[in-house]
Amino acid sequence: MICFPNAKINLGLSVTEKRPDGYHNLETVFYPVALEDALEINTSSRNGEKFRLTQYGTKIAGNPEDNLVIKACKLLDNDFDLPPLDIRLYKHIPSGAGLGGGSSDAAFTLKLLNEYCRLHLSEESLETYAAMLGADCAFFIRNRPTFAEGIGNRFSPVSLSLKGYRIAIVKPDVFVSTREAFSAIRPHRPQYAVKETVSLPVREWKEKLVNDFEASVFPQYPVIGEIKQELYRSGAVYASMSGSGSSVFGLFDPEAIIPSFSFGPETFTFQGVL
Ligand SMILES: C[C@](O)(CO)[C@H](O)COP(=O)(O)OP(=O)(O)OC[C@H]1O[C@@H](n2ccc(N)nc2=O)[C@H](O)[C@@H]1O
Ligand SMILES: Nc1ncnc2c1ncn2[C@@H]1O[C@H](COP(=O)(O)OP(=O)(O)OP(=O)(O)O)[C@@H](O)[C@H]1O
Repeated sequence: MICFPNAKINLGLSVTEKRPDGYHNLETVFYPVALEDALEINTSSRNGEKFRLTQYGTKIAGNPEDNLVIKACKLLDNDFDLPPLDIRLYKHIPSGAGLGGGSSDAAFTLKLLNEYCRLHLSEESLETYAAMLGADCAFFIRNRPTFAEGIGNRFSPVSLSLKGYRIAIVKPDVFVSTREAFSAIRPHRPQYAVKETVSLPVREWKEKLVNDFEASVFPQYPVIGEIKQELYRSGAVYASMSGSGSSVFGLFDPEAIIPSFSFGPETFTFQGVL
């Protein structure tokens, strides 16, 4: 059985306070984007390790044992004793990009296992499991435009449709650690609340919808800020870094023609329609 875990972008991101547990409270809107990995599971008849993951496509830093796909399998295996599985993951979503690629793989693994192994878990229950794997994993269970607060895991729906808008995503060859990006921020209440700002027309977002990580990440990695400027020069109605970086997205009007960007051979680019 196969599925296609998609990426997300953050529309605005305010880091409002540091919590006693070291995490940060934030406010953001998650929006799904059709930039996808592919994830396949099959029952395995081989002996040895119960879950075998083979990775294709873009490299992921770290040990395969730490892959969130395996963590998701083990989490459900604790409660449901799953059969041995062969898993294939084709990575297309760059990691360390603020696009939630790892979180999406984790959430889609839970959804795929639920269906494949007929576990009959509700969406609420899948969200609870997903939240154990990462702060923003649970978003990918319902995978619809969502206002998130708390550590990024308390959700309410937003009535926002960007249907028809074109999107460009550019990620330079820079890896931003989410943990380090949080530690460089001075939390504060935003001047304009994210939830209210996204209800304004997109062309009014530029001055009001802010990603707090930009202020600390751009000085450290100037290329990310340059990409944002280039997206605006190319006609984006709104451009922003996503999550803690290093990717930047631009939203373009439905009839816009987006030029191809050349930020060097190691730069990842994606263009699609929302
Ligand atoms: C910044 C965002 O990309 C916005 O969408 C996400 O909140 C990040 O979520 P994520 O990648 O799932 O993050 P996790 O893997 O859970 O956390 C990585 C690290 O970031 C820090 N972290 C994360 C989320 C949060 N609300 N406060 C934090 O301080 C913690 O040090 C944590 O150890
Ligand atoms: N299936 C996976 N795909 C990508 N990264 C994974 C995966 N499993 C574990 N990881 C680890 O997660 C980290 C990055 O994950 P991810 O791609 O979700 O980050 P991100 O783009 O910064 O997203 P986010 O918006 O959630 O911060 C890397 O350190 C990587 O080793």
